[in-house]
Amino acid sequence: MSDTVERHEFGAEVGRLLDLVVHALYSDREIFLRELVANAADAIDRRRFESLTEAVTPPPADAAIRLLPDKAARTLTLTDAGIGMAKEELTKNLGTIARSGTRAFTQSLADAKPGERPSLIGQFGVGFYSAFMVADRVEVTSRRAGTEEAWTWASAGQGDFTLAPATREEPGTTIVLHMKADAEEFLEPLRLQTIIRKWADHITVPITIAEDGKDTPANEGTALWRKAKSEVTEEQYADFYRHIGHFFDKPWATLHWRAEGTTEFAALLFIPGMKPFQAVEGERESRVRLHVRRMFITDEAHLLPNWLRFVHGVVDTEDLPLNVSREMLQSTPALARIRKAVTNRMISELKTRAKDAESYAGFFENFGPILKEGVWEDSEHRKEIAPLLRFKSSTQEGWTSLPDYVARMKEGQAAIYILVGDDPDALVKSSQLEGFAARGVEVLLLSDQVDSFWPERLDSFEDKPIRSITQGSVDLSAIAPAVAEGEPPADTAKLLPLLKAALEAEVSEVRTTDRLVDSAVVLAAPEHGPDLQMQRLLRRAGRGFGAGLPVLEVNPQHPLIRRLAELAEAGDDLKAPAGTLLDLARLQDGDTPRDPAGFARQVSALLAGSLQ
Ligand SMILES: Nc1ncnc2c1ncn2[C@@H]1O[C@H](COP(=O)(O)OP(=O)(O)OP(=O)(O)O)[C@@H](O)[C@H]1O
Repeated sequence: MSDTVERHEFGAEVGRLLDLVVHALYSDREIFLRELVANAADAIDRRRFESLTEAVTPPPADAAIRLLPDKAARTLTLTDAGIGMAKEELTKNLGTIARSGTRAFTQSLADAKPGERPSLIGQFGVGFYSAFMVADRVEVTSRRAGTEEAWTWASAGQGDFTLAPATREEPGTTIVLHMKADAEEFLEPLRLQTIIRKWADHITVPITIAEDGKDTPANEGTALWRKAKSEVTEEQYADFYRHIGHFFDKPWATLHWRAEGTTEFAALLFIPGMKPFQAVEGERESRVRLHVRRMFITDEAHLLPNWLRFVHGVVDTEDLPLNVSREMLQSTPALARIRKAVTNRMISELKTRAKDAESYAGFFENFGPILKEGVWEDSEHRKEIAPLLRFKSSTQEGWTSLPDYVARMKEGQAAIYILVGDDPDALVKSSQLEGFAARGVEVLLLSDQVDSFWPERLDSFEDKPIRSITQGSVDLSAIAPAVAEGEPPADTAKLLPLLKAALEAEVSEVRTTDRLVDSAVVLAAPEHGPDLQMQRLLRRAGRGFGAGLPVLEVNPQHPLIRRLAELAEAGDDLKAPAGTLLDLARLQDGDTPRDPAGFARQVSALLAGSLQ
């Protein structure tokens, strides 16, 4: 080996990953071609885009991805005139794992059904390594556009790779796969053709296969979204969807239309039928691709608001120049019009689809929490999103909506009531609901992270205020309970000030409530400021101070409160029971007692007494 050759170890992660990819996906080996071709097409797109603003020459007008199978040498060579990679990029892109760790990949692979596995490769950005499913040695010679140097990266996919200086006439990348003995099928032009047709037909860069010294086109290369709807089959739509979003199911919704008039564009958008894997959910921004006259420009044009980021697809317009710059992407009125049109179209599609309750429920389970973010952050569309939300409810099976809730509201019911918490199962059983249940008043049960935020922004729906039932005092007196109230309530005139005095540092107020039936006590947040769940979130974030002390509400019908009221009348010291009451109220909401060990001792002693 000459002394200009550098040897590098793969990161430990890459080593293991290679092993995984090669073995777990053996039955889908042909996807290596999809991955390499997709990378080449991306590289050509990137070079075109960079040439607009950087000192980079654009790709040649006839830029193609060339496949050259050579049976005698048992090699398959892929060449592109794309952006290329500099030395450090070769090391970084092909020697480490950028987007996510092996652990996340392994886990998802283990969880995935066999049919889902191939798409994982793409989702985790490890597509390049799939080359080692078919090759026992891979050489990548690349020259970064805008530079003169070329380097060859080479590896047998086993622990290390080498980097050596090379020459390349033009910018771009050449990948030579030294095929494994059992992978010779991928040197057959016909086989390659079939794979391209299956996986890469919609790639708009021409793909050619060299045979007998002549390049034959392998992909149709027409932009699907530019065709008339009647010319596209459902299968073609689904293939394209799987390609752009790395999905493996069918889209839940396919929207394909042309806008004409002041704004001209073609759009092909999909709402996925599945949630992306956890590890790739982090993206906050819409990645809908912007094309100008078929040419891919960028997937960072924010064509849809963040709360519609689950939508994938392409918008292709005539209204922008091909050399659109990044600054223009921010400010051009044409793009603002497109955004508006596309967003409105998505909203009306969701409205229509919401009429099919069962199908919409599936969608909402996947993307409901993202939709809710729109109520929080998008004042322009807040009011339109609200009726598209679905909720669990204290009185209804399955999902319900705000309009349906309002239609069911009781005579005299002042507000839309919500209860927010972490655990949907615990919410159903919450003691906070008792008084509402007794009066047949419905409460919406919310358990997504965002549920602590958006209701405040929406404030009301159809003029009915939205109220968290853990905040302030809830007045249910205008609604008669379903069962008669029985005995008159205990006289708490002496009890309340005693409890307040005993809990001075821990509660802001002690008062009676009509929201309880079976429980003796409950906590509420003060009238103004965050509700109980919000306080919990703030505490977890280490920002619990200033939220205000909670209010302890007691049920004057409960035997325990009756007894305490009698003791208060008799002048007993209620310090200890007051503390226990507060702990009980905390426990009911899933919080821990202030002194869990002390509380447990106290309850044990009580139990021992009552079991004698
Ligand atoms: N032909 C190529 N030209 C230029 N850069 C390339 C080429 N092939 C790969 N790369 C670079 O190597 C990186 C890693 O490629 P890999 O296929 O493993 O993941 P990815 O392309 O990022 O993810 P995905 O497979 O989901 O598209 C790419 O992001 C790209 O920067």
